[in-house]
Amino acid sequence: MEQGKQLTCTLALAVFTAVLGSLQFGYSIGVINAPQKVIEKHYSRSLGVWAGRASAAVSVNSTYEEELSNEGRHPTVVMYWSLSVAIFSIGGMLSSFLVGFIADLRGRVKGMLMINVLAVAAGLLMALCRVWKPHIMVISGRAVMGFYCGLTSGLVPMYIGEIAPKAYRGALGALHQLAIVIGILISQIIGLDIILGNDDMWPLLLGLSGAPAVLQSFLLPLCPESPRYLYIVQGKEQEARKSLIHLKGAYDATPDLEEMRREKEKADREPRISVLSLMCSSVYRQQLLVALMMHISQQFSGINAIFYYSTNIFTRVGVNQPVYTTIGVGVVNTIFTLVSVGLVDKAGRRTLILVGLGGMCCCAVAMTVGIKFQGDYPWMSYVSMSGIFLFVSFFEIGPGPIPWFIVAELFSQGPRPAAIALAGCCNWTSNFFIGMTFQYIQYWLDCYVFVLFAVLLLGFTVFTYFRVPETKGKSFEEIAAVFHKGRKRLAQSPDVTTELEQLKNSTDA
Ligand SMILES: OC[C@H]1O[C@](O)(CO)[C@@H](O)[C@@H]1O
Repeated sequence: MEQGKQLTCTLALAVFTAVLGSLQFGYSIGVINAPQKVIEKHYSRSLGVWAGRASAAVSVNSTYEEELSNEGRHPTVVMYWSLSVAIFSIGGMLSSFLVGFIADLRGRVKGMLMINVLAVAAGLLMALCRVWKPHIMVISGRAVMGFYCGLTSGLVPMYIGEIAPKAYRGALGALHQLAIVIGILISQIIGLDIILGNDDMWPLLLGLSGAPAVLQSFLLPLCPESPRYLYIVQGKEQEARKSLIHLKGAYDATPDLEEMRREKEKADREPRISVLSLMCSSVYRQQLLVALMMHISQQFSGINAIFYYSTNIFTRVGVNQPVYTTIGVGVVNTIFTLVSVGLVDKAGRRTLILVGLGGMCCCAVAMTVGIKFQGDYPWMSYVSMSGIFLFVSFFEIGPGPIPWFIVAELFSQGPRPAAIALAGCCNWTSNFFIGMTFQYIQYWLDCYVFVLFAVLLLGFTVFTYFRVPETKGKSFEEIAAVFHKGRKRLAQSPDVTTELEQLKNSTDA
């Protein structure tokens, strides 16, 4: 293997350590699914409202409240439950704006280290939830954990993107998603009632979300700082060289440093751009549109409708042991993310996203047909089940992992932190929206709920086909040039020149 392109132990350690943050993100997404009934029961007790008591048969024209009552769920408990699920995303929405600030404050490594305080605090709040009102403790813990995950979901891809050799940038970048899905799977397994998802142990189950932060805090001091941060942001060339050699083994770092020097020159000419100026700028409009659409399509594909509410969905589809089927989804999810890690630097980002979104669209249609006709033809429940499994597989082929690292690829050093912050916020906002509304949408649209996602997915596929360029194997400079081509003509116009000047004068985010 060419010198400087090999995967060294230090690089492996750095990536492994970073993605421990992503593991917590995934764990926190999945942990809330399986023990829903157990936790709701404790909420009911603490709130002093009924639970687990089914009312008499409910008519076809029953109201939403009557349906809940039939399931033994009090509307107040449902409200607190929905909030416990969704507050996580509110935390993420708020903190994702701070990613650029934390990343540049003391560097990527120290940034990841500092924020671990949040993960540990969140874990403790949830583990000790019996001490006070469980619903308040859990909601607070989930909010803090969401805040932590909003930061980690920006810092981890940024750090990995900056330390990865160009040839493996996609595969290493996709490890962020791989760790997320492994986190989801672990939480699904230990969330089984025979392990921790029961009356006695559920606080520990929730509290464990903070555990990887402890391990990560021991390992981070062994990880080299990002050479790009050292050179481009701090201007420390010698330290950047040391970090490169540490990460890539003994090799001639001059070409890498030369590339960074050019990037630094460019970054110095276009000082860091604030979130606000990036939003208002026509100079970066195309890149920003692509970056945001990738994150919107990841969330509005409906993936979290499955992950947050799969137990519920499987019950509707007629599965007897929905919790085990949910674990099956977690396994398939992990396998296909691994497939994506293997493919992304060969097949390319664009192709995998197109295949993924298109495939998900077809699966959403299949799921709808299956759910609609399962009463008439029992075998239709197999159609819905296969639809769900394939839906998740297509998601992990492209729309799951790629948006996280492609944003760092689409922008040069100047606007990169602001772009990552905006894209992250967009992801979290969409995630919140789905988490908060899916139960209600499902109630209103009933068996047609996935038609909504099919239509959206079709739109996202068309958008990707026309607007998303391939970034595989290109340097950050070459990628920026793809977008610049279309702008060259515009750049000569006086309006754009003035805007570039204004951007230079804008303050940091
Ligand atoms: O694997 C599915 C999970 O992946 C994410 O989209 C993050 O990339 C989560 O929002 C989702 O729950």
